[in-house]
Amino acid sequence: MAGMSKNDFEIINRRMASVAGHLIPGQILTRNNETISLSGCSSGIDDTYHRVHGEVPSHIPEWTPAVDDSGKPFIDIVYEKAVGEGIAKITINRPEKRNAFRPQTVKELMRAFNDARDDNSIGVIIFTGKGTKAFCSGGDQSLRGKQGYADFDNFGRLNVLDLQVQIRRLPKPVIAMVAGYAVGGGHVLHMVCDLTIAADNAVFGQTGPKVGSFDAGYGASIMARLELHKNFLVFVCKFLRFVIFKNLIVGVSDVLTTSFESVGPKRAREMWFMARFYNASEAEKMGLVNIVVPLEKLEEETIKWCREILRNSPMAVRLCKSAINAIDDGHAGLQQIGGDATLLFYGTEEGTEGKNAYLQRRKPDFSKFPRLP
Ligand SMILES: CC(C)(COP(=O)(O)OP(=O)(O)OC[C@H]1O[C@@H](n2cnc3c(N)ncnc32)[C@H](O)[C@@H]1OP(=O)(O)O)[C@@H](O)C(=O)NCCC(=O)NCCSC(=O)CCC(=O)c1ccccc1C(=O)O
Repeated sequence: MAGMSKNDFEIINRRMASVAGHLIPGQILTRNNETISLSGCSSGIDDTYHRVHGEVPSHIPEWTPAVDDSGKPFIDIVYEKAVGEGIAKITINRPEKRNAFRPQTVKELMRAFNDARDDNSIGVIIFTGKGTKAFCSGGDQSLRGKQGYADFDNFGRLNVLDLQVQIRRLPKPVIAMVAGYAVGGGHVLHMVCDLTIAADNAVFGQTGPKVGSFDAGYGASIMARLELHKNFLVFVCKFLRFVIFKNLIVGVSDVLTTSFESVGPKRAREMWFMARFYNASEAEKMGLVNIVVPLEKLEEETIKWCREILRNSPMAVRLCKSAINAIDDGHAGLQQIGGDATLLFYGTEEGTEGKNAYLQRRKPDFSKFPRLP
């Protein structure tokens, strides 16, 4: 561009790479079979934030078994917390059944998620399946009766729906860590999690129509709306770089090869009507998962994501979760984000003045609080 020196170009290039780096911080990613290594966004980035915070630690956490206050043992799941870190891990432990869930499994999962929600020291929850063959293969078909799934009780139930709602509304991030099959009701479970980190051996799909079942709730609606908006921002950065540098070859190919990851209604219909399976890279292209990593790196990468989230403001992260869900969740979404607003307000002097005035049987003095524009 006229009037700009080579140095100016380098500065702009560095700044744009840095902006892109903040969109996908500190990572060299495999996305859609291409390695995205935005200069300046690798973990060696030398900006103030990285100088202050340093690298995200990658050591293996020390896991300790966790219990809830019912005192009952867990049979179908393993519930653990990382010592000294805000991470809980909940694992379906029926590998011989490809981690299919029965009512007992769902009840235990709900107890563990409830405990992790109530534990102030926990900031992120990993949800996974035992072994490398399956995250979860859905409802245990051998226990399916006319009213749903029945194990020790005589009556059937469809209680996984309650678990889905619990994960969706849980005010902390839940990360699905998927190795092997995530199919049927197991596929729905990974979709309702906030993030999905997939191993390269992961397989995704709905099987319902093959076995006379379907999930017309979250299983249909959330799938149709899944997309990774983040890629759009990377696209904008690449496009700007093209506009500024007039690098036609790189610019045009960048623009053409940047995909907008989205399942959308058409793909959702395909997944449900055909009940096909998709490998990890296909799932990534569709925006079903956040990242695909080699199987042997799955837990390491997931822990890194947890630690990166845990560096950030818990309240900000909480509000981001409820804000992102709000529009799709209707009244329930508004209730969640509205509740967060009340929670924050209770911590203010203004909120406290109202309560104190009531308890002290006096008029509240709200005059000292600004009526902000
Ligand atoms: C997952 C597979 C593709 C894995 O294949 P493979 O590696 O070859 O292993 P297999 O030899 O098939 O399986 C090993 C072993 O596990 C048993 N098993 C696997 N999955 C299940 C299952 N879902 N239920 C019961 N048992 C299972 C299998 O029988 C073998 O046992 P052996 O004793 O060794 O023979 C493959 O296993 C597979 O396709 N599995 C079935 C996937 C499936 O169709 N799942 C059910 C979909 S429907 C569903 O999940 C209901 C969802 C639901 O719960 C729901 C929905 C909507 C409203 C409410 C509800 C609700 O609350 O219930």
